[in-house]
Amino acid sequence: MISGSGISYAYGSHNVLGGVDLQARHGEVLGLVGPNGSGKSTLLRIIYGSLKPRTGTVLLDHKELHRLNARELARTLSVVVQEPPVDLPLLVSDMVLLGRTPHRSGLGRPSARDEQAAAAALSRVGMLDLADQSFDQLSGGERQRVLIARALAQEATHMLLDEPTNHLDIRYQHEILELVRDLATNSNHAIAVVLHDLNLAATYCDRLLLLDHGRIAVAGTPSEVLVRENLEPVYRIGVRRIELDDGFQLAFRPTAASTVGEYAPDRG
Ligand SMILES: Nc1ncnc2c1ncn2[C@@H]1O[C@H](COP(=O)(O)OP(=O)(O)OP(=O)(O)O)[C@@H](O)[C@H]1O
Repeated sequence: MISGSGISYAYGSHNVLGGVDLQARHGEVLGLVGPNGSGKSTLLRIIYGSLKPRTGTVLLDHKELHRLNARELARTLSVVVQEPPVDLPLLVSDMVLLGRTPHRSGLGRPSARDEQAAAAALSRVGMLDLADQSFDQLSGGERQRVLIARALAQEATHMLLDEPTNHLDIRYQHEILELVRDLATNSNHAIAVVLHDLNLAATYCDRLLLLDHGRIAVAGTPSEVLVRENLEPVYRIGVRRIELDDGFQLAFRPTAASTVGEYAPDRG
């Protein structure tokens, strides 16, 4: 389980998180949603230990994050975040093999097991054919899929993803989130994912935290959180929810702040 309680953070004097609690249980995908600057990425950085919270604690399966050494942490938690370009001329296969580092004993050749895990991960994201290509010559979406493959090769039981569908075409947005869903449902992973697309969040997450100015505005199931009354004050945009046989979809209409609330189904 990924668990955070009372997490606060400030960049200098700029408070960006104030007392946030979260839990992603095994078998569950927790979605973090909210407007630009609401603190989603900062919260993820705290959960994977890249930032130290001002207050609060993070637990992974009841162990305090800061008590895990680097290898234990890497075996427990994989992270997919937007990364600056790498300067090293790495092949795609080498990039994915980096995910095996916490399972390897030294700098020697990767084992057959490592190679197998890396190839299986590349295959799962549809990138096996490009294994011998240079990573820095890939498109944005291809890189994203390779970084997800690297996280899969890590074989950790907990996963954090920051906007994993960024750069992906519509097919891969769904394929990658299907894969994330499958890791939770069938491999019992505990997963937290930042998503901007609320319709994807509705489709693939079990529970959502809607962040607003560093605080949780609403928490609950997608059906509970993604309602007009919650979304319009936070995003300042007209929202219409369309019920479908197997769920719902949201439609949005930019609107003057004064008219937010008027985009109701009965009013068009
Ligand atoms: N390194 C930093 N130094 C100073 N302020 C920062 C830094 N990183 C983020 N911030 C500020 O902290 C606030 C929260 O940023 P954060 O990136 O966590 O938001 P977010 O919800 O992930 O946003 P987005 O949806 O735009 O990615 C913003 O006001 C941002 O300007």
